[in-house]
Amino acid sequence: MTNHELFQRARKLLPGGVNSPVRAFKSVGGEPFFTARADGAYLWDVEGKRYIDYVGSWGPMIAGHNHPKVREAVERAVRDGLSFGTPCPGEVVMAETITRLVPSMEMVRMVNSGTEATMSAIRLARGATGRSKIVKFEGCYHGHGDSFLVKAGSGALTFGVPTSPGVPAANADLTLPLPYNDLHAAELLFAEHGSGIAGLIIEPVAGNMNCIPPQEGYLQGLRRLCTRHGTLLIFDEVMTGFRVALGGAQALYGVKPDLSTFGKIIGGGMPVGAYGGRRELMEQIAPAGPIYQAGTLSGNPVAMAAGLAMLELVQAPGFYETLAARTRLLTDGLQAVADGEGVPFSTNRVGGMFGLFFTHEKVSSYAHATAADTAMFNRFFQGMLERGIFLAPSAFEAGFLSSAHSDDDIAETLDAARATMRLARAG
Ligand SMILES: Cc1ncc(COP(=O)(O)O)c(C=O)c1O
Ligand SMILES: N[C@H](C=O)CCC(=O)O
Repeated sequence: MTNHELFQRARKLLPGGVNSPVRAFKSVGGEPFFTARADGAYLWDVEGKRYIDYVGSWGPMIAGHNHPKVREAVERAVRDGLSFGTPCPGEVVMAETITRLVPSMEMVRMVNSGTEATMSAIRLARGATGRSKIVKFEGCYHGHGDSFLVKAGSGALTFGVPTSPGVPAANADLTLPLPYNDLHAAELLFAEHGSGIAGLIIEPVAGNMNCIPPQEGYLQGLRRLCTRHGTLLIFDEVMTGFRVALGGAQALYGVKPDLSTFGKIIGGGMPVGAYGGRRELMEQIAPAGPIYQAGTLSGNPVAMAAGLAMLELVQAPGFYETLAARTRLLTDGLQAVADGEGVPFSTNRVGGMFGLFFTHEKVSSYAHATAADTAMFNRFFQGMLERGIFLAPSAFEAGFLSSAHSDDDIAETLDAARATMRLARAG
């Protein structure tokens, strides 16, 4: 069966042929490939073509695909059963691990996806404060909950529907969007609405309008603002958690949120999310308190085993230093290739995540990111794909490295970029 044949079959039964929009290659053109297997830094499609993968299942695969330690942990767990519907030991170890590695997480609730984590976190923020409004940032994505599909990033931005039909106006009106990296705008908004804002949710490093780090002092400024107005600061670390540093972006930038959300890496490739934070807030979650949130498969034993094995791997000495150095090798190398070809290009990187932009500007805002040349990105994407390099199929998604990416993989990627960059510019 070829990629094309599978996509034809998929399109008959799955909307757009996929189960998550960003996979569909709709904005970059062409058809997605279907992965038959993955190992280390590589994917192989059903036709046997190998790709160096910079998507990493959209973040979780920080130690590379199919890592033997994760696979063995899953195999061991599966022998004892797939789901119990009772508490299991892995949930306790997971809570102990997360709270040890991320000190702001005094208590944790496990869920099944990043979307569930963020939806639950804002319910808690609303329940705990008795307020209704939430603040989010233009181009940030927090999953597909109604409150978040307002000026959202990721596929919503890629496909031109940042505010989705189907979100009731009454709901969208409670979401106040702000420009990312603009503290003054936040101060003005809080001056007007501060007493009604339950929570401010932010990707501490934006990764869903491509990768945009916070400017110096920005997250600290938001922390001060939230404290002053009695608003809960929520760091959505679904992408950045255990990605940009062992303790997440909050450790990297030294800012303590009231609540945080996690996903991706903590599931080791299984469907997992988590939210947590200050004890007196988390104790308001059912059954300890009145704010209801539940999940049939939450804390699933196989998912906990995968996540715990992954969290063990990232605690190896030097893990994040090596990952960051490799990411730098890649982005500096790509910049040199682009400069050599006279292509307008800039990059961002934090730890093991990076962004590529076809613009001369250093990208620090949504406006910069959306002003970059997406047609040039699309041509670059296609040229790289042809040469066996898989970048995220959108100009508005961050890229990810894993500890399995070798210097040789990066050299091969730069060779492909040398052959592609000029074609991308030529159009
Ligand atoms: C920052 C962020 N928050 C939340 C989500 C939602 O997670 P999920 O796709 O697991 O629902 C994502 C990714 O999709 C994300 O990148
Ligand atoms: N940008 C999204 C999450 O990080 C991509 C994953 C998805 O929505 O399928």
